This record gives sequence, structure tokens and C-alpha cells, in this order.
Amino acid sequence: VRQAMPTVRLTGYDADPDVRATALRIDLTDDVADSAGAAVTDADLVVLCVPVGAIGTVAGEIAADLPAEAVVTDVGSCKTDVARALALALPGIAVVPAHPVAGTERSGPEAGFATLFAGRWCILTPAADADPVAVERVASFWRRLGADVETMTPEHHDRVLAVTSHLPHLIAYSIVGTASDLEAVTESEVIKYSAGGFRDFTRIAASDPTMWRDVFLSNREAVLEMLGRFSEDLAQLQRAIRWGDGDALFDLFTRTRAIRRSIVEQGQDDAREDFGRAHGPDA
Ligand SMILES: NC(=O)C1=CN([C@@H]2O[C@H](COP(=O)(O)OP(=O)(O)OC[C@H]3O[C@@H](n4cnc5c(N)ncnc54)[C@H](O)[C@@H]3O)[C@@H](O)[C@H]2O)C=CC1
Ligand SMILES: O=C(O)C(=O)Cc1ccc(O)cc1
Repeated sequence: VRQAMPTVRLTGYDADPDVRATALRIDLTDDVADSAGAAVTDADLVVLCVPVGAIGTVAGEIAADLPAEAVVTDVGSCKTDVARALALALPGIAVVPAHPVAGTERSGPEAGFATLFAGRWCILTPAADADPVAVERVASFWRRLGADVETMTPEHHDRVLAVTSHLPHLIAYSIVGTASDLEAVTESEVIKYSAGGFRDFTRIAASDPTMWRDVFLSNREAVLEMLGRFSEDLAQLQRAIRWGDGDALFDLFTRTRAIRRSIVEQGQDDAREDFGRAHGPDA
């Protein structure tokens, strides 16, 4: 926002005093308020950037202080629960839930970088009767940050993201946990020989525990549905390995390689790799 909209006056609030101090020190915001309510008293646009389990609570904290014409949005990774909580906490206020599908495993005020949203999707999930002017204000905010904006229902969002983001994170958490349990048996060989594949999983599995706990509690139904499908497909691979069915393995790996190539062609993998290059392998 600082780079793309330099004339916008930014006021921040965070429950953690260290985060508030850091935000001021690194000039992330012009002001830092000492309560959520005080941060929004003269706001045009309020962007709630807290773990999904806290979005409804924070919306409740600002409700009494919001100017009547303010638009409230969020960046939560799940939308069904969050959209419901926002609507409940903010009756009569223009609410446009959003999810910028871009990020890294890092968190905190120093983890942001100006190009994070460039060329990435931002998904809006407004209610069917949302004010189109408010929807356009949020859409144009994200477009000015370089994102491409798409609109869908919260339920559809949550099913899609369960496969493309939530399940992959769950698999990474699980495999790194399994490898660490095995470490005692292999006497640290897990770390010593952690070549490409495992290293990639450890990056994802380093993501913020509070954020991801809340994602799985909030998107429970869609994640469980996709996890069921994944478990069936994994069992098929297990069978192929057991019976030496090389064709089944080869066919799947050929199909998945094509998926990766089409993602790269669409330029959807750039930002994180650029970030990794800029900040070193352990960033
Ligand atoms: N990290 C990522 O890659 C992405 C995260 N998101 C979503 O963005 C949201 C924020 O995530 P991050 O910025 O990564 O997390 P973060 O950990 O960097 O920031 C969250 C902040 O919320 C504060 N907080 C927690 N409860 C609070 C409360 N009740 N009142 C005031 N402040 C409170 C914490 O102190 C923390 O500083 C989450 O909903 C997440 O699902 C969306 C896209 C990508
Ligand atoms: O670090 C990664 O690979 C991510 O996938 C970042 C991310 C995390 C959560 C989101 O809702 C969107 C993007």
C-alpha cells in the first residue's frame, strides 16, 4: 500500500505490543492505535489481517467505532465461516470478504514485501446482496496492489482452496512430523540428507501454527472431504508400488508434470521464488 498508494493514510492496530512497535519502526503505517476501535474511527477501508478464528472477534471490537460509510474487508484464508462472522458482527456495514492468494511461510510485520500480490489472485466473496460500489472499492484496492480479482461464493472458495492450499499444508505438516519421529531411528539422517523434496516440505511446514490451526478448524468440512479423496488416491499409489505397477506410477507422474508446466507458463510461481532468491534459502 505504501508503494502503490503513497497518499493513503494508514493506521494500524495489533493485539501484540511488539508488533505495534515494529510496525511503527519500519514505517509500515503512519499511526498505530492502542485499540482496534481507535484504529477505525475515521477509516474509509478497514482490512482485518488476523488469524481466521479472530476475525469475527475483531469485527465485534470495531463495530461501535466504524464510520457508517466505511467498507470492511479481510484477508482470511477461509471464507464461509469468516463471511458469516463478519456479517453477524457488522450489521448495516458494507462487508466484502477477500482472500489474496499469495504469501509465504513467514509471518509478522517484517515478512511483507511490496511485490507480494503482483500477478496473484485475490478472491472476493461478497454476499449476493452486497453493495456493488463497496465490492468495486475492494476490487480496485487489490488491483492497485497488482492482483487479479475474481469473485465467487464463500463455499466454492473453501472447496477450491481446500485442495490447492489447505491440504498441501496439511500434508507438509504431516510428512515433516513423520520424518522427525523417524529421526531417532535414522540418527539425524533426515536432516543430513534433506534434499529438494523434503526441504520444500519443511518450508511449508514452517508456516505459522496459529494461522494454520485456525484454517483447519474453520474449513473443516471441505478439508475433510478433500482429505478423503486424497487418502483414496494415496492408497491406489500404495497398491501400484506393492504390485509393481510401473505404468500406473508413470502415468500419474506424467500428468502431474504437465500440471506443473502449465502453472509455470501462467507465471503463478514467481513471487515466492523471487522472494526466496532475495532472502536466501532459509528466508
Ligand atoms: N501468511 C500467508 O501466507 C497468508 C495469510 N493469509 C491470512 O491472513 C491473515 C493473517 O495472516 P498473517 O498476516 O500471515 O499472520 P501474522 O501472524 O503475520 O499476523 C497476524 C497478526 O494478528 C494479530 N492478532 C491475533 N489476534 C488478534 C486480535 N484478536 N486482535 C488484534 N490482533 C490480533 C497477531 O498478533 C499477529 O500480529 C490470516 O487470516 C491468514 O489466513 C492470507 C493469505 C496468505
Ligand atoms: O507459502 C506458501 O507456499 C503459501 O501457500 C502461502 C499462502 C498461505 C495461505 C494462503 O491463504 C495463501 C497463500
